[in-house]
Amino acid sequence: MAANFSSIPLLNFALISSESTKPEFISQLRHALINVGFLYLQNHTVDKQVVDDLIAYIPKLFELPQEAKNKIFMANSPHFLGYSKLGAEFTKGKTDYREQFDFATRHETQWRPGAPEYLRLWGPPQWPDDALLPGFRDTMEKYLYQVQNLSYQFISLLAEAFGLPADALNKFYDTDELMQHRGKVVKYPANDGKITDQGVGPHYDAGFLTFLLQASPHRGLQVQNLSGQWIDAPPIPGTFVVNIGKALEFVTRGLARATSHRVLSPPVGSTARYSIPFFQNISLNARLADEVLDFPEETLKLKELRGEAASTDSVNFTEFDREPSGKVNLIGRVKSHPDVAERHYPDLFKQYFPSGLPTQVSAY
Ligand SMILES: O=C(O)CCC(=O)C(=O)O
Ligand SMILES: [Fe+2]
Repeated sequence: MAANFSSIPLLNFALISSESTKPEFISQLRHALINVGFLYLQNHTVDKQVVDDLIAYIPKLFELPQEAKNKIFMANSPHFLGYSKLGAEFTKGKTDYREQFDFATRHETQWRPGAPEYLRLWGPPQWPDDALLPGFRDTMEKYLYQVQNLSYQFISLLAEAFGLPADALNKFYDTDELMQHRGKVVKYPANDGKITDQGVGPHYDAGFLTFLLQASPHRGLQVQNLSGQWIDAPPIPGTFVVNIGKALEFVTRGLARATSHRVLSPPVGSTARYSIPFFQNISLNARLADEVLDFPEETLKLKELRGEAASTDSVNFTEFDREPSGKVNLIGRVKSHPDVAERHYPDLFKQYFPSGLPTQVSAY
């Protein structure tokens, strides 16, 4: 295996601000995209104050009275946004032991009767009552828009790293008001010694890029390398963990690696682990199979040098070869949140769960 990895590369975003150091960043980025699929990003552009403010809100968000959480249950929302109680989600047939709130940037649903159902995937988030958590929504939105901007800047660097024009990937995004990006706040309680230690099971992310903020000092995130071993990705203060999703892997014909990852619950007796992943979406209508990117020969050679990854423990998002991105994402959400699907997407629910609401399902 020519290019296996045993740790996650750390990239210094400050290198891009000078023409003399930018090529070094691009070259490290190329290595991370092709050989690892994960990287740490330090000296990024998101305000430290906004990050610190957001982190300070997290315990208070989870300490909200249960009735305030129930008011914004994800099952209320055709957009799969809102609160999911502990154990509501499944990956690879096992319950994920985490509690979470899915939020997103502002968006008005584009779906109208007769239009493809997957356009309903995006729409207004559900926020907790501002009187109960003053300023939280404002801070979370500030955070989401700052990470969104960073993620767009990153996309053009990524194009450069592949030897493409900086705007080569812009065609996968609509104008801002037609896009929506999702960020969720996640709590992984400690293993109680009786239940699973699966915080979240092995999976790929769906889109182009994920920007993960590890919001407490706990270990637990692991990444599967080319030979199938699980490598720790411990929190590094001041960084994001950036990883490639299945859509970018597909559209780059496997040059950029979507890397399987999972989270183990904190050990018995520990406090809870917190994280905030930001999922950068691409246009719901983009049909990736129709898009051909013209990579230079020298970039393609790097993929050959890498070789193929061993088969991984993740199987999700295999439909990019035929379906528009929105449909692929909707199928993923239906499998992970059958209770939401049963209420808002009855036909798809019947297709994926012909015998009704499962107690255990195979998701992702
Ligand atoms: O919480 C984490 O560290 C990772 C979460 C994750 O991979 C996901 O939700 O897709
Ligand atoms: Fe993930």
